[in-house]
Amino acid sequence: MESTKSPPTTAQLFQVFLRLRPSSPQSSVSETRFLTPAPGQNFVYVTPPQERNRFRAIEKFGFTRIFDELSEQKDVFVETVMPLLQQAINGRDGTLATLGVTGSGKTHTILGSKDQKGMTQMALDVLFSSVGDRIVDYNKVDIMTSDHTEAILTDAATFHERMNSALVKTPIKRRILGKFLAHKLQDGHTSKRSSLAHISTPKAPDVSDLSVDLDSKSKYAVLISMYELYNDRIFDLLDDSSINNQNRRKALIFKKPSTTPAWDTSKESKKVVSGLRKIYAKNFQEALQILEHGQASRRASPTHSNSVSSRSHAFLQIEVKRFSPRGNEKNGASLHIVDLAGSERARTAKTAGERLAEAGSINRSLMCLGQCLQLQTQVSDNGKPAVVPWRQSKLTELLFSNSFSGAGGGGQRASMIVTADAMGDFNATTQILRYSALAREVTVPRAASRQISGMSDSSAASSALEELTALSTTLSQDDSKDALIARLLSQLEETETRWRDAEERCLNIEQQVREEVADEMEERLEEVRRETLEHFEMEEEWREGYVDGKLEILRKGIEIHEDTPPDAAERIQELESENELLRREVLALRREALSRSPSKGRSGGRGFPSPLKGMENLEMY
Ligand SMILES: Nc1ncnc2c1ncn2[C@@H]1O[C@H](COP(=O)(O)OP(=O)(O)OP(=O)(O)O)[C@@H](O)[C@H]1O
Repeated sequence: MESTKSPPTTAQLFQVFLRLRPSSPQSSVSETRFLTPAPGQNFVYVTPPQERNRFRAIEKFGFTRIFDELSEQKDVFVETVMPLLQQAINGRDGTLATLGVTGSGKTHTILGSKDQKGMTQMALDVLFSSVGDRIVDYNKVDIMTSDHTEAILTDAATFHERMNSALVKTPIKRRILGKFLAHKLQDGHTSKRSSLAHISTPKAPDVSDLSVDLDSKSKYAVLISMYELYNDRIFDLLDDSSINNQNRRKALIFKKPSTTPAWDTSKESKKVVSGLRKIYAKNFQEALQILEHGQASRRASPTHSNSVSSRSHAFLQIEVKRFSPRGNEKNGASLHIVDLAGSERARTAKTAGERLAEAGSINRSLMCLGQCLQLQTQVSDNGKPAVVPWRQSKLTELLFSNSFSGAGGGGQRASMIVTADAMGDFNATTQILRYSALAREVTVPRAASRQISGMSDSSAASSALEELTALSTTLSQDDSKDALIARLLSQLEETETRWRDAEERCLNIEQQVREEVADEMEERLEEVRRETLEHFEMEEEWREGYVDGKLEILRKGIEIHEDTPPDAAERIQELESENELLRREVLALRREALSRSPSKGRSGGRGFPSPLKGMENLEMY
């Protein structure tokens, strides 16, 4: 009855949660609901819209957990973020990311709304209320001794002052406002960038009952940094120097740092975004101000699908550092919160020009992410975990490199929240579920089978009726009433059996067709994946060859450059002996020419001037 994909056997990097957003007339694209969570289970059924029923099977997707439309922000936070926050306190990196179709609620989940805090605000709230007065004094500890040699470290007050003085100079330009601020503006909050600091954060949900466990003898420092991946380039969102002109922003590089903190004994150092601004915050309010400044710098534009659509992948890094009572740094780890831009169809989003190019870059990076997610649950032919091609795109490199390289003390653990609208774009949503789900089954539910086999029911019934009419005509002539009833009953029974057999056959055929279609689709998907992988591998090889070639050229250039210049005296001597040789040759030629010439000893005459004229005196030189 079912064609089942193998259950996950590899150690999964991402736990995958599904969050359904409440549908609204604005967000709804489909006429009927196509996503239905199985009550009390971690499965969701995807029923294709009615007109497509004949071609598609009903699919069942499994996740770590499903949050239905009634789930609150706090429910999602407790399940997904709290373990990662505790993990960061204990010295291990973690990542929380959201994935979904545009408008499905990623930013709402991560950053909340005017009434509700998002995962980010709740994480900061719980972190600072847990740390309380055990926060280190910025001026009394040497945070620079750690891996921040490549980062620009500032305290929140200085950062805030700089940002505000940069903002005061230029009146607000709405077109470069970030999504979060734009939401606030829509809600009538503020119209001046300079008043960013006064944006209030919703009190709900109350997370005062939540806390993380800290080491009783330690003190802590919290550093916040924010960057975005826009058109495959990394930009600092807390850079005050380019706040009034986004085109002047300098792209940053993701690389291994030149120094690592003394406490980091792992062989492989973590990759970091080099030259990033890291702001020290001492309390929740300061952290929120930093967050708002960063959000205001983020790329967001209205599209047809979402009035304030994120056009970049945004990364917020909350770095927790532990210090001994004497102020020596003990360890540190980060919680990365990532708001991924949504995949979208150009036709639906009605984008063009720059927006279309952005969408292309977004979709490409999300496709690579999809492949990585799909492969994290698969096992290759030799029984080993499948190779995850995370080097394919900058986004997957940022998300996965520190996990698969084993850097930072055995890699990081992460949670992915897949957001979906049960009445949104059927094709786009199903595609995301296919590659993000931890398990998938293709099923033919009973109800749907019956609905489809309705055709055979009615044709069987009508043929039975025809047969009965013919029988009754014959029987009425020569049989008694009882015999007639008995025969009719047996006839009915027989028809019923035939009808059941037909239904069974129909079901089998239908099941067979569905399985064949599903298998074919799987094969095709696998083929496309393989082709893409091959393509990327070839491209990688070509790039490596190209870089090697370039390096070779550079190396040669350096060699030539490094040749010691010949000694000047040596060179003069060389030239002099060359000169002497030439002079002798010329003299020999001259003598030879003179001896052969009929007008020996004359210089010219009336005809052409002798070619040897003037050579007689060469000996002088
Ligand atoms: N769970 C939810 N409860 C209430 N409203 C929601 C929920 N999810 C999303 N919304 C609303 O839907 C709209 C679009 O959501 P949001 O901006 O979060 O989408 P997105 O997935 O981030 O889109 P994009 O990828 O284009 O940035 C917002 O107005 C948001 O408030």
